[in-house]
Amino acid sequence: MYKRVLLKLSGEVLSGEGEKGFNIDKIIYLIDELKSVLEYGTNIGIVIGAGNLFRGREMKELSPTIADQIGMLGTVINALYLKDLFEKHGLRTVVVSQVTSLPSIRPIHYDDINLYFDAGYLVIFAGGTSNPFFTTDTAAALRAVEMKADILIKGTKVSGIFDKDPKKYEDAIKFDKLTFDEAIEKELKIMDTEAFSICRRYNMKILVMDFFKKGNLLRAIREENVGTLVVPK
Ligand SMILES: Nc1ncnc2c1ncn2[C@@H]1O[C@H](COP(=O)(O)OP(=O)(O)O)[C@@H](O)[C@H]1O
Ligand SMILES: O=c1ccn([C@@H]2O[C@H](COP(=O)(O)OP(=O)(O)O)[C@@H](O)[C@H]2O)c(=O)[nH]1
Repeated sequence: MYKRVLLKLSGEVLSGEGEKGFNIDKIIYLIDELKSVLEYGTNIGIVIGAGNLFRGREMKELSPTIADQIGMLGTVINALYLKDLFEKHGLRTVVVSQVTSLPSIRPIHYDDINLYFDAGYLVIFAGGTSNPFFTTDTAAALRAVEMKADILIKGTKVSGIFDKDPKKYEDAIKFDKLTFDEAIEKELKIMDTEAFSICRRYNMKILVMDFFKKGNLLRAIREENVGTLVVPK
């Protein structure tokens, strides 16, 4: 069973696939999934996306740097929204970020992150990498390495990594396991090359799995066969 996990969640986990904003039923679902693993004492850090609010690349009327800053602020909005609802449902949560100074957000300090985990807090990393031109997948890779996670789990709307986008091609074939070299060479667009390459450099395993299937998070953390695992060799 994994003891320390970085969970990357697409913004659409908060809204529902193809939807915008927040869907409270989806958030209650997320809370239940998290509770089922927290009772085993697993430390969980979350990197949240912002696809339910803003994606830089979708705001074509704006300059890319401004659009991406708005996207990063979207992750901060999501983090604060989650923190409040998590706490109302009994999950102690701290939001850390370097991109903005607000009374409910703390700066990222490695020593403090260990203290938060030791005290049983969930840690939400908001603000992506703090830089435009990146995505929250790359932020997840960085934070997973920084927090010395056992694994980076990407919870998304597809059941794993396929040889091509399964939302576009019905005959796409799922991989059970891949190496980082294969994932990068095959240009499988489930995650950015930057994210794969950081994980390859620091031997950070990645699991991509369907977050909308009930019980999958616990199965993943128990190291059961779910989704697609990306490993060094
Ligand atoms: N080779 C692939 N295997 C699995 N999913 C893929 C692949 N290529 C592209 N995708 C797409 O990646 C998306 C998942 O990435 P995610 O970051 O959660 O969503 P988004 O980038 O839409 O916010 C899925 O919608 C899926 O259609
Ligand atoms: O390090 C980062 C992370 C995110 N973003 C911006 O924030 C948006 C939301 O992140 P992402 O697309 O990764 O969210 P997801 O698709 O996972 O919900 C991106 O489109 C970018 O515009 C950015 O500029 N730098």
